[in-house]
Parts: sequence; structure tokens; C-alpha cells
Amino acid sequence: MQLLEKAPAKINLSLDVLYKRPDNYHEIEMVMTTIDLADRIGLTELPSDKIIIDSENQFVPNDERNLAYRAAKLMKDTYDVKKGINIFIEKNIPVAAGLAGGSSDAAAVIRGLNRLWRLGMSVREMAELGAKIGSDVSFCVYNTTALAKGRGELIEELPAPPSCWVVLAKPAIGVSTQTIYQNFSPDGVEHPDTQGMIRALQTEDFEAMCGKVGNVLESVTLPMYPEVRQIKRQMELAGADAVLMSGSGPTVFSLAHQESRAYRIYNSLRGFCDEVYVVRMLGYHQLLD
Ligand SMILES: C[C@@](CO)(OP(=O)(O)O)[C@H](O)COP(=O)(O)OP(=O)(O)OC[C@H]1O[C@@H](n2ccc(N)nc2=O)[C@H](O)[C@@H]1O
Ligand SMILES: Nc1ncnc2c1ncn2[C@@H]1O[C@H](COP(=O)(O)OP(=O)(O)O)[C@@H](O)[C@H]1O
Repeated sequence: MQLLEKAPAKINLSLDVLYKRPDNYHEIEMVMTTIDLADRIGLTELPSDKIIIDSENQFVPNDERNLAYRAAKLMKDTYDVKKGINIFIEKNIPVAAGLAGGSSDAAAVIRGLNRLWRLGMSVREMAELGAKIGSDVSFCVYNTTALAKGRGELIEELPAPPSCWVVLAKPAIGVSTQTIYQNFSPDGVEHPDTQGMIRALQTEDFEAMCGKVGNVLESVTLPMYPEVRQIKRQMELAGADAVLMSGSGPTVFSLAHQESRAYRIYNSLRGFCDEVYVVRMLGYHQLLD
């Protein structure tokens, strides 16, 4: 029998870097939420004690470099489970895009194995374990809307954003998160108003939320990849209510209250970008049940 888990992508509504830490990570503050663009993970027990990654996507490694593999290994080692597992990954989230596809796959494996092996882990326990794999995995375990602090692993849940459309455009480049953080300089950077963004969510104020989007990593990625700036400009011209790069990029998203506006933005990107999606905001706990 195969156990299925959804692994949705995230976007960063705001992303601030506070300072570089002695461990070379950056202390950050981000407001994150999930969107209705998801990988699908299928977990099937194997008779022999091994982990198999079963994915047809050419950009996804099928060995221990895969974050889903690492999640399964960590669960097996932590709970001393001797069973093997086949992990089927239907990849719908663009890879190395700033949408946390790999982290979300890892989080889905943790949630799925917790169910399959009846381990009784709480969401907090799963998030803490996930942090050992990557900074974004804890958030992805929650699959909700949250303020993420520390290096990204300290999660405080927030109300879901007002319902709206999200148009995503990913140029045909992959961006290394590590390179973007390494090249970040705080000098002259405009910091987003994180508390203002939180208030906008608490008051369910769509316009205020749009006014508070901001991502300091744009100061690195935009000069490095001019096509990202070009997509931003195109979305703004098409009348988006808000436009921002997600994470370290290169995906750019725009928010639109009206469906017709979302499709106007989508159509305006023809010829600019091959990978464009129109999705809904999620941001609440529907995936944990
Ligand atoms: C920028 C963000 C925003 O959500 O997402 P993506 O663009 O990757 O989706 C995250 O902070 C990415 O999280 P994640 O991709 O899990 O990062 P990790 O695997 O833990 O770290 C990758 C590398 O990024 C750098 N890094 C990461 C997180 C952090 N707070 N400070 C850092 O300096 C480190 O150089 C690290 O070696
Ligand atoms: N399950 C996975 N899905 C996608 N990428 C993965 C996965 N496991 C490992 N990776 C590797 O992680 C890197 C970052 O991928 P991803 O998580 O999609 O992007 P981002 O960190 O920008 O959100 C890629 O270079 C990819 O080779």
C-alpha cells in the first residue's frame, strides 16, 4: 500500500537578514506561506532495509543528496526502524527556484513516515528533526503561514493571508541559495517592515499585506540575474497588486485579488518566461490532517 503526502511550495512574503552569525548562517526574519503548487510524495515499505528515490525529474538527485532521502534516513536512525522505504516523488515544483521544493519533499517524508510507522511525533518534534536537514524544512513541516526566525527553523504560526491569486514566473536559471547569502551585504539595504506584515495578516488586510512585501536578497539576485528584474517589471506593468522575488530566487511572484488580473499578468509573461503558474494562496493547516 502506498501512503501519499502533499508537499506544497512556499513563498516568502517578507525576508529580512539581520546579521551574519559566527556559524556562517545568517540570522533572518521571514514571513512565509504555502501555495497550491505541490509535489506529491508516495511512500511504500520495502522488504529489504534500504531507501530508494523514485523520480523521473532529471534535476532531482536519486541518492543521498536528495533531501527526501536524508529525511527518511534521519527518521530511520532516530527511531531505529529497520524497514526499507521507496519514496516516489512527482515533481511539480520547479527545482532550485526559491520555492523550497526539496525542503517540502523532506518535510512530507517526515510527516508520512510518522504516520506509516505510527511514531506519534508532534508537529513541533517533526519540525525540530527537520531542521537537521535544512533551514526551511521546519516551516515546511508546519505547512501553514508563519514567522520564521533564527536561521529559519524557529517557527511562530501566523494567520493565513487574505485569499488571493499568486502568479509565479521562474526564468530558466537555477540559483544557489548559498551563493546568494554569501554575496549579501547589509550596506544600503532597505529592510522590510516585518511587524507591519504581521499586522496586515492579523487584520486580514490585503492592501496592507501588498504594501509590506519585501526581500533583502533581491539586492544580490537582481544585479546577478537581470532577467529576474525584467520579470518583476513586466508583472508590475501588467497591474499586479504586489510583486516580489521568493527566497533567494529566481522565481518572482505577484499577488492579485482578482482572477482576471492574475490571468492578465500570466498572459503578459508569454515570450518572457517559459515556466509560469497561476495558483491560489493556501497558508492554513489543511495538509496536516
Ligand atoms: C533563502 C530561503 C528563504 O526561505 O529559501 P530558498 O531560496 O532556498 O528557497 C532560505 O533561507 C534557505 O533555506 P534552505 O535552502 O533550507 O537553506 P540551508 O540548506 O539550510 O542552507 C543553504 C545555505 O544557505 C546559507 N544560509 C541559509 C540559511 C540562513 N539563515 N543563512 C544562510 O547563510 C548557508 O550558506 C547554507 O549553507
Ligand atoms: N527532493 C528534491 N527536490 C528538489 N531538489 C532537490 C531535492 N533534493 C535535493 N535537491 C537539490 O537541492 C537543490 C535546491 O533545490 P530546491 O529545494 O528545489 O530549491 P530552493 O532551495 O531554491 O528552494 C537543488 O540543486 C537540487 O539538486
